[in-house]
Amino acid sequence: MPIELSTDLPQPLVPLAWLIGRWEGAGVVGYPTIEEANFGQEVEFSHDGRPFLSYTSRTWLLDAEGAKVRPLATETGFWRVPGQPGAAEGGGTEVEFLLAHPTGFVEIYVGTVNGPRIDLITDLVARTATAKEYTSAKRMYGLVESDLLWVLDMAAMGQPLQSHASARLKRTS
Ligand code: HEM
Repeated sequence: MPIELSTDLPQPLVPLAWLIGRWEGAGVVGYPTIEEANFGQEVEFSHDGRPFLSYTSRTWLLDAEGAKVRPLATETGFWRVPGQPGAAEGGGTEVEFLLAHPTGFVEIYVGTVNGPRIDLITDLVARTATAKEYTSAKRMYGLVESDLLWVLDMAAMGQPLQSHASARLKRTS
């Protein structure tokens, strides 16, 4: 008998269902220590029937005409729902987001999904001996007019927590 693989959405993931799929769009990156730039981004959230989402993001520097110049930040990780959907304060759902970066960081975010909005803060950041000084971050993801908007504030290079990147993405599947 072949093993039947279920790809039904596990019940704990229902509050995150709106993320699932592929997204593509553009954003802006900046920080007091770097030059502002425009980037393109492709993001995928997927699941295989188990109660977590897999996540990947790739970005590219864009020139003034919007053409890809070279790869920028890429990150990959997993979204988990540790508790009962709707059990967090205000009827939200607790989420955990584990993330790895080729720039020498791994991080764990904790936060809440409330309808079309997710708020996250870093609970833990670790970095390799050669990575830049990055200590904490805050992220927000939101579904706005069917687009995925996200913003990232970070504390790094001796600077207080402040905006580093944001983007607006359209669903491609
Ligand atoms: C879409 C997301 C992101 C984009 C497009 C992006 C892009 C950039 C660019 C272009 C720079 C300046 C040049 C360079 O060092 O490569 C930079 C610097 C930096 N980024 Fe990001 N980044 C993103 C996300 C992140 C995340 C998630 C973190 C932390 C985990 C991070 C941490 C840093 C740090 C620490 C610097 C160094 C700043 C400095 O050297 O003064 N970035 N980023």
